[in-house]
Amino acid sequence: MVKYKFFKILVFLLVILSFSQNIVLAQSPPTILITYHTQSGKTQAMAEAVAKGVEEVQGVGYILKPIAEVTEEEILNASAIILGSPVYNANMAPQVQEFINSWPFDGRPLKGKIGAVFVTGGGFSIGEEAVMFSMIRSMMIHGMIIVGGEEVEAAFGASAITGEGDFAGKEIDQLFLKKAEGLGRRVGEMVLKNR
Ligand SMILES: Cc1cc2nc3c(=O)[nH]c(=O)nc-3n(C[C@H](O)[C@H](O)[C@H](O)COP(=O)(O)O)c2cc1C
Repeated sequence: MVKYKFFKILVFLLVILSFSQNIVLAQSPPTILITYHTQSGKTQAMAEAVAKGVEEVQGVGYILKPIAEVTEEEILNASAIILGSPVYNANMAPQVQEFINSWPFDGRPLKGKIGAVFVTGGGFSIGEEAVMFSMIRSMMIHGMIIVGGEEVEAAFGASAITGEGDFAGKEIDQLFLKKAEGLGRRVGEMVLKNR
């Protein structure tokens, strides 16, 4: 009799436990890691616009932070990584390269995650596209699925010019922020499709 009661309590506890786990699972949306390096704030402004785009997609969460603060757990738990860099002498910032080099590779745990990029460069066609492809290439080494922006003007990701002509000495132009928002929105949508 005592054994039977104990068994009933055990079953009851197991049911409660599985219910609460399901609730936790159902409540945790896929997370997009939006991360960047910045020296003078331009790439951060683009990252914030990317986050704005992600916010428009229901059922997706995000983490927005500089690469220096990202943990390995955040990389592994993310469904997508949207990575931003300024252009330095037609290359990504060395801090971004170091960050990518720190990603876990054994067993290719990043395989199948979505990857996307954004950059800011001082001038037109003096490195921004080369840097986007450099980051995309590294993501592909990890087996990530690359997603570009919404419009053809952001086909490889979102880029902003910050130092040439009318764009010099100002906040980032809306034209570029819109591309970043579109990138965030598209990655959000793709994360839900890729579930
Ligand atoms: C050392 C250095 C090298 C740079 N080289 C380039 C370059 O090759 N091409 C370019 O378009 N911009 C270049 N820039 C400009 C930056 O990419 C641009 O100002 C960028 O928006 C800075 O981003 P941040 O404000 O996020 O630091 C360079 C800037 C620095 C400091």
